[in-house]
Amino acid sequence: QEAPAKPNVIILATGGTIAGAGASAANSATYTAAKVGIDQLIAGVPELSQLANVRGEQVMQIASESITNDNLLQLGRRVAELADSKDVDGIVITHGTDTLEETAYFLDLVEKTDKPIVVVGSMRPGTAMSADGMLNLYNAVAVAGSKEARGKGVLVTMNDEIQSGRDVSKMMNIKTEAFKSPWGPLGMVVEGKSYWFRLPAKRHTMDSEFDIKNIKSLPNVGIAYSYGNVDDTAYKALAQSGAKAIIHVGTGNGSVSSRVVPTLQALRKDGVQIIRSSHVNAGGFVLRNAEQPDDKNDWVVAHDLNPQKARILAMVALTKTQDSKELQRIFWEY
Ligand SMILES: NC(=O)C[C@H](N)C(=O)O
Repeated sequence: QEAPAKPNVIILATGGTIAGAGASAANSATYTAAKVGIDQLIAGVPELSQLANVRGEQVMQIASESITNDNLLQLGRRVAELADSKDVDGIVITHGTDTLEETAYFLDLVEKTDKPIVVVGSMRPGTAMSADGMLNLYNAVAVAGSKEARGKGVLVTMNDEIQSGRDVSKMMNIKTEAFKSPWGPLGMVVEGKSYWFRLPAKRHTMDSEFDIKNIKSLPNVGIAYSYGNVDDTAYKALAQSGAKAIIHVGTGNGSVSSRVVPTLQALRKDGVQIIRSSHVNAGGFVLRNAEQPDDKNDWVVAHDLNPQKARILAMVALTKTQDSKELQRIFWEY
């Protein structure tokens, strides 16, 4: 009897700590990210070949705090090309963890495919004791090569969990248990086998109205953070630098200080979209017309999206509409 054909999985490497190297095995937090090439990473996990026919491609080599909108578009276009190929069954993207949640959500919104796309990183460089990258990568390839992962949106495999790229966020920066979703993981990977427990409820990939093939550039969207004694300096500076939308990182329910309200009302009148999100760490939940009269001010709420994810959705949405009501519909649906 012939063994079943192995899936073809492409690993697109972008850098990050999973490709990092430190001076000694004791350096789990002090190291340089984005040092090791994809061929060396693959060679370091020979067990990958038991899961899939694996091929690597170095798309960029950066620490993810330095990723730009152009990098996102470049990666998104390459993912779309590969997803269209009949020789590709699944795609893994190795990525720094700092902005991994942004890239995963971006791809979830703009890739028109039901093939598995799995974004993965690590909290420790490969040179450290108890490095987590090898197992995270093994799990990512296992999920990307599995039929059950199809149609579930862009996924993230960190710390044995399968998370929705839409929901997941880096909540802790020193533990390997760094990535959490306010709504829980979708499943687990154990010894190369995935176990699923729930499905994403929001629109993504095949069901999304956005397509990377129609996006030529991304607009300037800025983020301004609120705190006690805040004033409007950051908001005005962002508008002056040409921001088409400002993500307001409010306290609690995306609240806005009385010292900032008049500026945000004036900026909206000048055409800048104002999107209220929350800086509550473990999951903000901003409701319309609660704390602030959004209908009257013509503002938008980000609902459960954290500020950095709200920036991604706003950029993608603004490539299609400038209408605040449409923008709000999009923020409810994605
Ligand atoms: N753990 C990591 O990957 C952090 C690194 N600064 C990065 O995002 O590239």
